[in-house]
Amino acid sequence: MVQKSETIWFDGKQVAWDDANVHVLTHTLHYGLGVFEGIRAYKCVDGTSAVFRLREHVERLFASARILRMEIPYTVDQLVDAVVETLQRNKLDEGYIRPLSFVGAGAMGVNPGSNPIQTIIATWPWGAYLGEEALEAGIRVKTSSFQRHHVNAMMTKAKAVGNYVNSILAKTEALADGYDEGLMLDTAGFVSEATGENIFIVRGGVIKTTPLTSILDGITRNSLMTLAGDLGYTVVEQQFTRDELYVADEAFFCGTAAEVTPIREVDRRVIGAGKAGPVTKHLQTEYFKLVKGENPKYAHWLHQYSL
Ligand SMILES: Cc1[nH+]cc(COP(=O)(O)O)c(CN[C@@H](CCC(=O)O)C(=O)O)c1O
Repeated sequence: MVQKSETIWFDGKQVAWDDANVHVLTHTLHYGLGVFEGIRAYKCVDGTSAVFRLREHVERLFASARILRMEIPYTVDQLVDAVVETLQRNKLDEGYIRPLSFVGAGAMGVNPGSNPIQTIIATWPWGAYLGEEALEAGIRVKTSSFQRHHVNAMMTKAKAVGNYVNSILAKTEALADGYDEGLMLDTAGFVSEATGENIFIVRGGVIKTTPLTSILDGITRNSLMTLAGDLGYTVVEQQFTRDELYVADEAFFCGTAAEVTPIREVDRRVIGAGKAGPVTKHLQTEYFKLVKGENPKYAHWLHQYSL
């Protein structure tokens, strides 16, 4: 159960958590046209807090809306300020932030027409997405029987509400089969991404990740590619297959919620030594340092605030 905060930003106002409700004929509830973000705020070593790459996340929300032809009636700056205001109002010096823009109630039928575009920003404490020990020991993954969306069926660069039915099918199948996460292949059979994460593999010292085809353009993926390059690693964006993953020295998922989660096994093949490898640990350690303001090289990624 999500841990409640005091208020939720709702169309420009701070509304009590339990009063932040919508009508059951809200269009998005029926037809899935909506866009959202997942963002994290971290306590920093200097005693302040920082939202990680806040502007990039809000810009992606607007990019998702553009893809889906939704007009969010705010500016990027207004929503950036609203996120900080909501964290401060809820006295969260760290936590998870969920902006969502959705099509409100009005006309029914597939055409969203002139139904209002509404926006909320919820914030709450959220620890390790796949469990604390997963960050250390790694997780067990199953290749899903569900493919990731065809790039001309669903718009995968949009973090769209309706895209996540595909993720739910893969996630619940993996859990039912005793795994921690499902990995989806694209419609050509190459590795795509997980239900809420991007994927990296390490082979012969080279770090490889899926190109921006059927996947969400992850901000954590982007950050880790920059970080790994700055640390001297060779990073390539290249299609790879499930059996290249099976013989990888290391593999890990990344995402705002998942952060950097090592993969220890895929389809009952142990990956590398069956635990977080040295490159994964190095990137995970450096990632957690930079999101908490310990690496001044990445200060521009931190939107600082105080309670
Ligand atoms: C499908 C998918 N792929 C990749 C990512 C990584 O993107 P980024 O966070 O920008 O690095 C996410 C984020 N998944 C969000 C939602 C998780 C949820 O269960 O809800 C998240 O990590 O916040 C995805 O949902």
